[in-house]
Amino acid sequence: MRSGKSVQDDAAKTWTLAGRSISAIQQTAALGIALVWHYAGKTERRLLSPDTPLVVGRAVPAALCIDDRTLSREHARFLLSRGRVWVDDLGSKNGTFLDGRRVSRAGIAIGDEVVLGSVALRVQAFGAGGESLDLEGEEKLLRRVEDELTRARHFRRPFALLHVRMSAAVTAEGWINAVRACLQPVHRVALYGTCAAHVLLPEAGAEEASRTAQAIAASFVGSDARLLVGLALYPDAGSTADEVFAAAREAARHASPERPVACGPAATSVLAREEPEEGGIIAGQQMREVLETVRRVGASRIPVILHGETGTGKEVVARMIHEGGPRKGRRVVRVNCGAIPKDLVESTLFGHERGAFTGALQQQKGVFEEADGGTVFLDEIGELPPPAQAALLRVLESGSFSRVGSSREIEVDVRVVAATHRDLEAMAASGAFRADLYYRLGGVVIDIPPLRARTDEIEPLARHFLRAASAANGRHVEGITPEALALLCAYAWPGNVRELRNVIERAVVVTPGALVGLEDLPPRVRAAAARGESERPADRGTDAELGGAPPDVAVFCPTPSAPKEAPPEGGRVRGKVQQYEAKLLQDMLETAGWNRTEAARRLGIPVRTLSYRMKVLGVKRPSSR
Ligand SMILES: Nc1ncnc2c1ncn2[C@@H]1O[C@H](COP(=O)(O)OP(=O)(O)OP(=O)(O)O)[C@@H](O)[C@H]1O
Repeated sequence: MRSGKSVQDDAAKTWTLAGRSISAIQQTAALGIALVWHYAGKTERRLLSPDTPLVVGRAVPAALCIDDRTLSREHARFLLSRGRVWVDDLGSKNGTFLDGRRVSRAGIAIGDEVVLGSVALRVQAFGAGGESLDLEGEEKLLRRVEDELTRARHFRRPFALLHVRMSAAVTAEGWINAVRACLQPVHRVALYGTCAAHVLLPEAGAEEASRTAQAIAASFVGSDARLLVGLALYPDAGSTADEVFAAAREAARHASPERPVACGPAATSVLAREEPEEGGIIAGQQMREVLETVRRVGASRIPVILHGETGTGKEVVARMIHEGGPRKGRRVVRVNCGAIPKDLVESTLFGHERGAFTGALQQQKGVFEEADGGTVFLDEIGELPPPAQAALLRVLESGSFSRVGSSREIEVDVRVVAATHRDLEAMAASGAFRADLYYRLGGVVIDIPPLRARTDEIEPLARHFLRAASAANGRHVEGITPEALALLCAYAWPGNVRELRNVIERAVVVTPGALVGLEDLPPRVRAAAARGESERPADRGTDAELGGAPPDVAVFCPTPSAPKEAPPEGGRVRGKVQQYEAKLLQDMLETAGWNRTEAARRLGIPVRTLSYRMKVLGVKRPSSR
């Protein structure tokens, strides 16, 4: 619990996010921010004073001298300012490195390490009593979550991720200390901006994670601000780090002072009922074609398979199909076929009677019964175990099923939409998935391209996420600088739209200004773009700051609306993007000796999509022209 002091005591020290012109880290938790380094067998530290530069070098006049030959006399300057630690290389001989990249100026997060010559200095946070708060850099926590996922998958063990945030855009000193006090050394914490944090609980199951989350929520209670906690549990929360982070953040959004702990999605969840859902953005040519198909299939009952990489928007499209048809207003029940323990798949889908198996303490309806009159969204269908595949086929053929432990036939009227990132067709051909089920489910197969193949959508999607995150966090972030936007467009987005959303939401929380700049993007995005892992799209001009007039964007709302006509500028930009895409396909095909299967593999898209785009864009093998 927060000790002694009242919120009034702290009134002079509270600060608002909207007007944060002062040192955010310093205000956050009476934190001491220090440089910590290990040299000649000793670990030392030096506190950074806000807005007071500290020059590190080998000898005076550097204020902090480390007698190492790889350091220049005055090697680098550190400054704690506007809620960040900044490092400037002072023209050193051996360089200043962040994440293995030589930098002349960079912002450093708490927990991050900077290397001067061959001396590593870590930025660390210390509590009022001088104790290390053991905070990690966000990237390091991300890597830990990835490691946890691998371990959890391999050994079938649980883990949890918490997203902790302040309920109001006001914070007071002490909350990070309060959170740390609820945790054990094995738990890892990264500050996410200055009014939110992520907490990784390795090996924690539902009960332990919920206990810890409740303790955190109760650890800091002010009159108008308190801690809210979103809890994401593996495997329900998803199978990639991006999904787990998004689930925890989404859960935190649903927490409130009255209900300060909220859980992320369960393996099954109701996506839509009467209330309208947040619309999806359809802005690019390729997604307009997807939207056309969605409109065509929406009115019918034909089963649909959505195929695309993780985070491309399959669930968003599933909802569009549901909302675009006569079942609109009824339930969409989603089930993540990959997140249900094998022995429970059938009871999850079809329900069970009391006593049907150990632990079946009461009768329970399954997903198909819950969705009667609406849509069942079978996510990760490729992970469905063979016995459940057989049972699902029976339902699709007969329209009826029976609960586990009962022989009574139940009839339901549901539409089935399935999604997968796997090549189901190939799985069916090799026998890894029932071919008869594949053909039953795939009345129509819709390919959702990865974000890197629809770069024309990056800007409008980023704009959309920026607006939503600004509103949700009580921030007034108005746009993105052209440099940061160029970087977003150059990045390859392995986690697709979900990753873009995570990156923008993070940037909105951490930026001290009104525009998201380069420094507000995670190091991995900056580093990948700097390494040139993806080419930039055509020149986007200088008026590309988000917050201006939207380009060619259609917002799919529950009430279908026709896409807006492209304004002339939108057309020009689209033309450039198509040129860029055509060149990308041509280059990749050249590299692959015009072997389409190989080129598609390298691009990360199905061969069918590659062939289609080649046709649309007029990409042909030179000799056949
Ligand atoms: N067109 C879009 N407009 C707005 N938001 C989108 C769009 N596409 C995806 N998103 C957002 O990106 C995130 C991932 O989308 P979604 O869950 O639909 O992807 P998915 O392909 O189903 O992922 P997975 O395969 O991992 O389940 C969600 O937060 C979603 O709201």
